[in-house]
Amino acid sequence: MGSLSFFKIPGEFHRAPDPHPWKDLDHEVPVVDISNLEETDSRERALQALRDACESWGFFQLLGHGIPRELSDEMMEVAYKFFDLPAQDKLVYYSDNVLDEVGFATNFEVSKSRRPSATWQEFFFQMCSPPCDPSKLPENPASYRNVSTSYGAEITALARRLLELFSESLGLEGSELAGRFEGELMSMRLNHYPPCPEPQLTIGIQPHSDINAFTILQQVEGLQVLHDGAWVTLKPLPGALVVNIGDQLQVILSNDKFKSVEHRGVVNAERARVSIACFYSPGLGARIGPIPELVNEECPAKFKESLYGEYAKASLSMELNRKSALSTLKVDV
Ligand SMILES: O=C(O)CCC(=O)C(=O)O
Ligand SMILES: [Fe+2]
Repeated sequence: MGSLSFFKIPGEFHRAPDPHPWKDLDHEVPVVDISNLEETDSRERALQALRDACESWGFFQLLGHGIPRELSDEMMEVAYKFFDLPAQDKLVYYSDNVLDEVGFATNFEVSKSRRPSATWQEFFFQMCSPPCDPSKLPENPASYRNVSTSYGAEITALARRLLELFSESLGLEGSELAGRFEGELMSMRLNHYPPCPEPQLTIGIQPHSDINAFTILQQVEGLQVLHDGAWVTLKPLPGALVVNIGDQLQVILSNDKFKSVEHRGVVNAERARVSIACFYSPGLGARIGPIPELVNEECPAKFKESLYGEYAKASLSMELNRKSALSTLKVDV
């Protein structure tokens, strides 16, 4: 802990009390391996594992995803190097609108009263699909532009494969979803959580569900998932990516079968933590609502139709708080 333990963090960083206990040991987040989908048996097994994971946890660790390990490692490395730059070099990219092509921010939600307390975090974001203008990306570290552009393209290709598998795992045609993702968007957010002298008093990112369709995350330990009423710390497997269901897959694809689950990021006193979250969603003009094939008398539509852009703007203007945005689309019963 070193000299950090002498410092106290300012009161605005103190997080609100949380009713859920931590459970580090009892639960394992599911693992899904998609390395061998050509063989019928292993495809069936993978699809079943995928469906079970999406219905019960809303989170899984993905193996056999095909993203080269060196590229993932390089992406992490350029992210750490960027966050190591002096504040004035990062603030050149400052933006308070996460729908911008590129931006850097730290606690801007506090100033907009979107959060009850400040979070122990700064972040950089960029569009990967459609790709942002590379000249808007950091020049330092020198390989940032190339590495982040390649990583974004690989992750977008993986997202399209996953979309097919999600569709099949629900008994639909693999291509069923692609048509609903007109104008697809992939944005990448690098989260940086510096070491904190009083980690238990604050939070890196507040409990929330992701508003997009699904998220592909590379991270070191610190992510917690709400499962059976407790916060479960996800222990990353070597080479695995974490995938989580967002609000759009809960609503659009599955009429509430898949779960967009709350998660949060905790901080620690020893070392800086970085996570790389890639958010896949339909275009802002896409119509969202339960897929007709999954609506019937036994399972009536549980959500109203909307446009993704309307949903995104409404959610971003409310406090980042648990699943408050999704409840606005719930059909009253
Ligand atoms: O830092 C993490 O592991 C999670 C980040 C996250 O949930 C997000 O950016 O939406
Ligand atoms: Fe998230």
